Amino acid sequence: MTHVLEMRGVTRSYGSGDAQVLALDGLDLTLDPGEFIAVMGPSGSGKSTLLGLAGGLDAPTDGQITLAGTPLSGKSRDDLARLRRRSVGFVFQDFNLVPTLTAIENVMLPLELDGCSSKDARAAAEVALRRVGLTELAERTMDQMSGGQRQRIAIARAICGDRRLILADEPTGALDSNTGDEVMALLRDLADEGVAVILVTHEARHAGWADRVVFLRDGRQTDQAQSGAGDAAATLPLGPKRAS
Ligand SMILES: Nc1ncnc2c1ncn2[C@@H]1O[C@H](COP(=O)(O)OP(=O)(O)OP(=O)(O)O)[C@@H](O)[C@H]1O
Repeated sequence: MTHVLEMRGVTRSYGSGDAQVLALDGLDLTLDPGEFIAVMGPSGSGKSTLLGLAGGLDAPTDGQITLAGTPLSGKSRDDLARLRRRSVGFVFQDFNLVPTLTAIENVMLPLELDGCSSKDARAAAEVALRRVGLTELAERTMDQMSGGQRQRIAIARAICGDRRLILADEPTGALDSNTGDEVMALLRDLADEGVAVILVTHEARHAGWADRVVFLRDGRQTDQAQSGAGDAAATLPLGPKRAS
């Protein structure tokens, strides 16, 4: 089986000499279809760096990254952008939706940017909206939606066009806890349907929805815990490793 994502010995440093920061230091990570992992660690431990590299937004200083079977090294900026639009969906704390567009227009946007016809993009967006349970809100603009609905729209955009990898950076940060749980349950459902998910979170409760939890500190993986949907908070060795 082709891994959705494979990272081998991935290092990302910033600056040089005494000012050098090792944001990631020799990380190995593989992710298969349908796998949901949570990444936890203190502020500055490399979580966002990991997501940026996994999605081809940033390039490693050393090591190899293979996304959907394609090695990222040596790819031009345009090729990377194309691969990213076809394979990866990002979900952010602040949703990153275009406020003046309707829900379905937001979901269609990445496909249209990729040269897809409006008709095909709309058909794919309708499928994605159905998967997140928001078909009936397709024609609403963002100011007519709750935070939870907006995040579901952002998730629909992330999977639209059959993209197989969701990279979610604190997607519940702007939501109340019930709405946050609903978003986690949706990510879990999508993983159970075969989408691979990497979730960066500070909350053990949310990491509990993942299959496994990767703990980072100073750019290195310090630990890994098996999890299980909804029950991991009880089993994770969080203690002192719990994020700040
Ligand atoms: N563009 C950059 N230039 C210089 N240093 C950077 C840059 N981006 C990140 N870093 C450094 O790399 C390290 C890892 O940063 P990163 O943002 O990945 O951590 P994080 O775990 O996501 O933190 P947080 O939980 O606060 O978002 C930090 O020391 C940070 O200061």
